Amino acid sequence: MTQTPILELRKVAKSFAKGDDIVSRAARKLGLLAPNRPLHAVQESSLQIWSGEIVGLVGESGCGKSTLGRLAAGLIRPTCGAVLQDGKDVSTMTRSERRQAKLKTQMIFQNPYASLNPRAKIGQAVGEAARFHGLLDDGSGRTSYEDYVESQLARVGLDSGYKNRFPHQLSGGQRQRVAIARALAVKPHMLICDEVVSALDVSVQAQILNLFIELRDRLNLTYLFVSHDLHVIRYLSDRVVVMYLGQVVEEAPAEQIYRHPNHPYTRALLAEVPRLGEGKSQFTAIKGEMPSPLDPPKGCPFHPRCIHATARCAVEAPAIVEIAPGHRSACHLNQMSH
Ligand SMILES: Nc1ncnc2c1ncn2[C@@H]1O[C@H](COP(=O)(O)OP(=O)(O)OP(=O)(O)O)[C@@H](O)[C@H]1O
Repeated sequence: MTQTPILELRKVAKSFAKGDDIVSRAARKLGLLAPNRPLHAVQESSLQIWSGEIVGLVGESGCGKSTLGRLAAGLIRPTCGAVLQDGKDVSTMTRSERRQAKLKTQMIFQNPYASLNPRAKIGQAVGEAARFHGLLDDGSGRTSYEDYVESQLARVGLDSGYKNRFPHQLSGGQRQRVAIARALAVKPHMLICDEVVSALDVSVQAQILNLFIELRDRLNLTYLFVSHDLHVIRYLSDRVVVMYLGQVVEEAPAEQIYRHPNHPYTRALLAEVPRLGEGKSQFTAIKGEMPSPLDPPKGCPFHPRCIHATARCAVEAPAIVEIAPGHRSACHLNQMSH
């Protein structure tokens, strides 16, 4: 493990202005609409990712996983806090440094069909960005565009014939392989994968997950793997980060979190996971609803749904603290038991 994390989010927060379009603004001026309130998608969260790790990010729908992923990928800027790549604050980088930083961290999404141009052949989709950035060299001395595209496709298990096909001629799994090839074509160090197997059949999911593991080993990649599926996260991750209502509430090495979950939210989440073969592999919602990020509760974000909540939990937000080596949790109960 190197001294400096490959990626660090330092107390980042991201708020979105709801209804910031021209009609809403006019309606608000006329008093026809309530004042604009920010939606707190991510609240003061920190995360360090070390080279070669696979970090799984889990939590219920709407807890801010994708927003944290997009912040990490540099696709959106934090409202406050800092994003550091190899120890350097992205906001203080020069334009060319920032371009390099963006190339180093690539993001892959759930639906590759939406991010592939339906009129562009696969070969173009895979090689275009690499050609633009002058990266057409796979280390073998072959630098032709065709060769480069073919070697990128071969890496994800697609033969050269695919380069002349269009996205609609491919299956979901093949399209996801293309999305992986396209991301890797610009030689990133890190991939941020947002629900990348959620839309695939279970058998195809396993193939794609194994491909990710193989590529990590072969190319010494680092992953931030965002998923609501705890089976996927367990299968893949070295370390797991749990988010609730815009905040990181627990993080630990994967086996530690699955065997000894600490935070009441993590425990509830794991208790709800149906075992494989017993139906859906996704968890259902925990009792009660997650509060709105437009109006997050005071104190611990989980206290309105927590069976262990005390009066303190309703007024004071617990800090995330180390409770065992590499295991951090944000719960007042830990301080009481010490
Ligand atoms: N561009 C945006 N504008 C306004 N609100 C947004 C935007 N992006 C996300 N949000 C809101 O931020 C909150 C967190 O969303 P986010 O997509 O990060 O959560 P998530 O955990 O990834 O959920 P899901 O798995 O359902 O995508 C949600 O309430 C969402 O509606």
